[in-house]
Amino acid sequence: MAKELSNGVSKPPPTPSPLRNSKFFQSNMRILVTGGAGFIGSHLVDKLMENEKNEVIVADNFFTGSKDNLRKWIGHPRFELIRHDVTEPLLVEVDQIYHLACPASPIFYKYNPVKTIKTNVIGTLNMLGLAKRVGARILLTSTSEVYGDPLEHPQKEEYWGNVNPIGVRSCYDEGKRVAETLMFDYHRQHGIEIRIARIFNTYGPRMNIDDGRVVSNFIAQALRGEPLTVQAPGTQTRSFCYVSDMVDGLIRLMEGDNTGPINLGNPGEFTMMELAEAVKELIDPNVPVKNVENTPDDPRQRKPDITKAKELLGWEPKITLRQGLPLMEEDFRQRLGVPKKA
Ligand SMILES: NC(=O)c1ccc[n+]([C@@H]2O[C@H](COP(=O)([O-])OP(=O)(O)OC[C@H]3O[C@@H](n4cnc5c(N)ncnc54)[C@H](O)[C@@H]3O)[C@@H](O)[C@H]2O)c1
Ligand SMILES: O=C(O)[C@H]1O[C@H](OP(=O)(O)OP(=O)(O)OC[C@H]2O[C@@H](n3ccc(=O)[nH]c3=O)[C@H](O)[C@@H]2O)[C@H](O)[C@@H](O)[C@@H]1O
Repeated sequence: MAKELSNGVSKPPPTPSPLRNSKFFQSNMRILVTGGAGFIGSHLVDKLMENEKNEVIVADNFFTGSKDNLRKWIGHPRFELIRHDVTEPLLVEVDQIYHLACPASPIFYKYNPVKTIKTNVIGTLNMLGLAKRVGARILLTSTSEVYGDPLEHPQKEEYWGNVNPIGVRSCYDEGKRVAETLMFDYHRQHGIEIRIARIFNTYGPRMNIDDGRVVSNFIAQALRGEPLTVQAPGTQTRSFCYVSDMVDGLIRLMEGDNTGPINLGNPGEFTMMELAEAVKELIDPNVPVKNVENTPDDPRQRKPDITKAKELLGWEPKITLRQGLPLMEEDFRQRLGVPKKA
């Protein structure tokens, strides 16, 4: 309706932007992804952006992530990228928060352990404060590392873990345990809608070439013709989940009715020697394996019990390690400039 000004002249209503009727402005869900420039975060953003009703805001300090991972969305009307460190407060009006910001590879999270703790504790507090202020639902990407060097196998969500509180990994695993505690305290005390995913080792295209995690290390080493560095004893196990399965699980958890914590991972379990053999077989059977020293507190075994994810989210991974490794090989070949021999 026209508004009457003090001089008696009627002012016409503001002309709506010509973009107002564009499909881009019919968004009904504004979503913040912290750590969205990283490996899992950027795949999650790709999936969220497929839905034309979503507007996505990424907040990232680019410690381990990069703008390159999001280059196809930069400039898109439903996408915004903010250089922001989650240890500082952030105010944005959003409906959902996927809180991923945290270095995930042991070499990066141990590089500045105090900063890792601050990211997990102060960063999560800040995001919970934001969720409380704007009434958003918040999902935390916790980790299987909350089980430490587990004495129960496979790991169920009810297991409280076996974690060294003063070790070199504690900034990460204890940091995530406090982050989980904060999530539940905000939920109980302030009624915040929370979701907690306990992610088990996830791999796929777009991992940093020099990320330091085992799958990316072995693939890059095999393509460069360098020995695969198996850390002692080599019999330790991990269960590897392909990134598209992980993203599917995270979205189901966010959209569903369960707070969690819920394990998300692929129960297929491999020793590091078996993984090295699988990579050799795929890329170069002649590449040698080199046994190297391990780092302190490395968990000896890890395998998710995903009964809850199956029952509550109707989720289970679809891509086996043998199917996922070649997809990652292809991406690493492109980025390293090593074409496949005919
Ligand atoms: N990939 C896995 O196997 C795995 C397993 C368990 C849990 N997780 C969790 O999933 C999340 C994503 O892991 P990823 O593998 O994609 O790692 P990643 O290192 O590729 O991504 C982390 C992102 O967070 C950003 N970041 C770090 N500190 C920040 C800060 N203080 N403020 C703002 N941004 C910050 C980084 O720049 C990066 O973009 C992490 O929370 C990690 O703990 C991952
Ligand atoms: O899934 C999880 O919860 C956690 O898993 C990983 O931690 P980690 O299992 O230690 O991952 P890697 O660094 O990839 O190591 C896996 C195993 O491979 C071994 N390794 C690693 C690198 C290498 O070159 N060679 C090698 O044998 C390590 O000793 C370890 O036993 C991730 O880095 C964490 O972010 C994540 O939270």
